[in-house]
Amino acid sequence: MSKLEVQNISKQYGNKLAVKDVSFTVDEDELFVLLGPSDSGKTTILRMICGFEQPDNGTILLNEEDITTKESAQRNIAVVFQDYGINPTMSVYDNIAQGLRFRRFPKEEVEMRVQMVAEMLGLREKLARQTRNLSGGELQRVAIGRVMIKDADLYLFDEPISQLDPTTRRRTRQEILMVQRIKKKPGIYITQDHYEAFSMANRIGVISQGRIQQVGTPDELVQTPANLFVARFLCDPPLNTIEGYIQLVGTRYYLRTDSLSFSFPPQWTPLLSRLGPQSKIILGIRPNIIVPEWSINTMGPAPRVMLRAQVIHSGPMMGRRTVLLRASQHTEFMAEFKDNFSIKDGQILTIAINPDQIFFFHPHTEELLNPTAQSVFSLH
Ligand SMILES: Nc1ncnc2c1ncn2[C@@H]1O[C@H](COP(=O)(O)OP(=O)(O)OP(=O)(O)O)[C@@H](O)[C@H]1O
Repeated sequence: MSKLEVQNISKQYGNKLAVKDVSFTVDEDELFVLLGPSDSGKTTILRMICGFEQPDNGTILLNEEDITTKESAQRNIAVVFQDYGINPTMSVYDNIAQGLRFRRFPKEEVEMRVQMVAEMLGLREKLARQTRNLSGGELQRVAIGRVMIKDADLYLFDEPISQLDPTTRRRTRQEILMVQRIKKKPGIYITQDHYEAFSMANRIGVISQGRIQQVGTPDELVQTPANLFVARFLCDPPLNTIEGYIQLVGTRYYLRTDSLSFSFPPQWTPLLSRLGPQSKIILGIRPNIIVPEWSINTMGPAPRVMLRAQVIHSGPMMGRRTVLLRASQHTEFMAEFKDNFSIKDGQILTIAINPDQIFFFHPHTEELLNPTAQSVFSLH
């Protein structure tokens, strides 16, 4: 069974710690997405896996073999890089065939495989063309063809579709998933775009400043982000973050902000007493958990806090509506309503928020504090 195991790898360039103590595994048949902003260390990790860079520390195992110091040519890994790595002086056919010729495959087999890959990628008519005459989308498919033709132990894709238009992106994503299904080998896909990550990944590793922040399925990351960075990075429209204070009244803990106030259920008591009364806490409120007055009945028996807010601005967004609301002099919320009710700037609305769905983060470490992901408030 094919498996990639990356164990505690780090890489420093001068003063810059590009990758810090990164570990993850990718199973056979799994597409693992490394998701993070620019400069977070994604490409450096991939370059260490392919052998173009040596990690300062740590180990890389492929199929249980330690490949950390192995020459890149000795690693059976197929890669699509950001700049495609296509030779512009060669034809589409020769570019796709190159990897097999390099490994001295018989001519007939090369011919058969190139034809098969070209058929799958819709490149049959283009095989004789010089690659310098191709569009961005076609070049991309040639790059995928070059990877697809190989029988590698691992497939790597470094932001392969960032330059393409939305339609070609969708198509190319499907082609990459097809490679993955056919090859049944571990794959790593790098992107900065969380929509892309969610549409492709079995699991995602979110990375920032060279460190893996969290590894999980798309659902796990959205439902239980490990920290404020992950919650923010995956939220669009942006996550509302507001500061609150914990207050102890008798034996009961309360949350107070300048617009919200509610009591914590007993499950929170041990954690809140460790933080201490009067401590700060950061609330993360996703725009889509804010419920407008005309939909509050859809919340059923769920717990809720209600407040009044003024519409500052609203605008349609792909069948939904984003609304900027002012709940107090210092607190504005971005809300996202499903229903396309007419809303006027300046209008006063009642809104409801289910506190079960609010994220609470530590004021210094910014780690998620919620004791369990769901339903602590509803037990209250
Ligand atoms: N060979 C190098 N020499 C010096 N610094 C480097 C080198 N390679 C990468 N870096 C630095 O390491 C950091 C991480 O770079 P890396 O390319 O891995 O990030 P990335 O997440 O892939 O970014 P992007 O999404 O923009 O491609 C950056 O600050 C980069 O400047």
